[in-house]
Amino acid sequence: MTENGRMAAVRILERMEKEDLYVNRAMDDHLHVHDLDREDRKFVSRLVYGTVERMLYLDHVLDRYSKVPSAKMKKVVRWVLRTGVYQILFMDGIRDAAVCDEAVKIIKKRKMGALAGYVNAVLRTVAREKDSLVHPGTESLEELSLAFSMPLWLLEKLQGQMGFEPLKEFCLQSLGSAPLCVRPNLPKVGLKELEAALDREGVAHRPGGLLPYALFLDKVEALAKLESFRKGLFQVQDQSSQLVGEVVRSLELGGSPLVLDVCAAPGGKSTHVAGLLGPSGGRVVARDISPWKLERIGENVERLGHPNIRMEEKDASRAYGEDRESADVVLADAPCSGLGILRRKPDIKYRLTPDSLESLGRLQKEILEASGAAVKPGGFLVYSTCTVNREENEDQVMRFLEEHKEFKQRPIHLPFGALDPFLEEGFVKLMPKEGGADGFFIALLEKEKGQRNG
Ligand SMILES: C[S@@+](CC[C@H](N)C(=O)[O-])C[C@H]1O[C@@H](n2cnc3c(N)ncnc32)[C@H](O)[C@@H]1O
Repeated sequence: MTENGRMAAVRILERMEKEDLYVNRAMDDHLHVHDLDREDRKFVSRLVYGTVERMLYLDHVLDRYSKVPSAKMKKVVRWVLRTGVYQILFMDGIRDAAVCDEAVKIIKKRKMGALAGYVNAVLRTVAREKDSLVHPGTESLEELSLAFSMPLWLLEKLQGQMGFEPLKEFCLQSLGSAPLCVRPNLPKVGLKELEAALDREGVAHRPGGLLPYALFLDKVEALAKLESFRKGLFQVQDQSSQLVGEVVRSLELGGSPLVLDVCAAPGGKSTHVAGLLGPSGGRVVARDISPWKLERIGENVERLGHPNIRMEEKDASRAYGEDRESADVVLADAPCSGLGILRRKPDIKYRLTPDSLESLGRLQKEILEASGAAVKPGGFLVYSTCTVNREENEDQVMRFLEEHKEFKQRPIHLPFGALDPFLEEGFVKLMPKEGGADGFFIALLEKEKGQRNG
């Protein structure tokens, strides 16, 4: 592998840390500006995501073999060493000597030649000792923390909610890459036509497994270059998130319903629901608090072509007078800790803190309050998150029901047998699955007819 790829990985990780960017954002920005060839792109992506995913363990190894503790290292040196150790311990088909040589070259290029001997010595020791490196076990929370690079406080919290064995499975399934999942843009195109279009473009695809029309695409390099994408034949959306659209469909809303999606960007669920309703079957109002994220909805709506979606920049935690009891369905796809999508955003686990979880909880509560007020009597509130944290899911919903007697939980029934194992206590609850869907939660609440809220 070329030095270019390794240098690129170090630059992306440095920028992520310096500018406090999500790893996927730092990665996308870099690839937008630097034209890496296909092989380099694959290598850089694996190295960047893998290094972040395993960061706590990599630092543990560094602390064992370096005289300078990882916490005290210069940032760039730490990224060079972390990426080096990741390649030595977790990537096949790369010669350890090449890893050490290339790391030294990067250090020299970054005008830190005085540290070249030190970097070389640490990496060569790791390479020499790697077979005798004791891999952490998975029998205690401390071991899980090292084995899966998960902060201990988070594991303690989750163990209290789900128990040790399910937690271990969750950690295991949260590693690696998540498949690229898409759905046909109904009613513009059906599954068969989409499959035929992908075949013509040479894009390998296979069934997603949970929903009859969800497809996994394999080895797509540049999505935006595909004609089928540009023509709006499909939308990228994980199957777990597609289930929200199916929950809305299961309500069999008659007439011309209004669906209010209060946290809508980039528009995955709004566009799905708009397609399921059809152009003359109802309207979707897609809102978000972030103007630049609203632009993402706009791009998707334009590409997919949904005349029945209107966009609005609004705060979902505020109850607007004009919204009161106006919507047949309110979708509250709340901002959350994202623990169900660690494979896509592995840095989430290091960003979360007990305080940030608490403030997310407050925001979710406010969003539920305002969303509930906007539901018509006899209408529905769909609350969803992409996390597995009970406090943001069941606990939020149960507290809302306790405080709002005009709402009742309505058990979710979907016509797809593959989903039965994920329906628990009437909720949809998915854990992330290797080669499969993201972790996700959906609750469906119904407002009594003729009751007025608050
Ligand atoms: C989980 S994402 C929504 C994903 C979207 N429903 C989809 O399927 O594509 C949560 C969204 O909530 C937005 N958000 C955060 N706080 C908000 C608030 N107070 N009001 C409205 N939107 C908010 C974020 O900008 C983000 O786009």
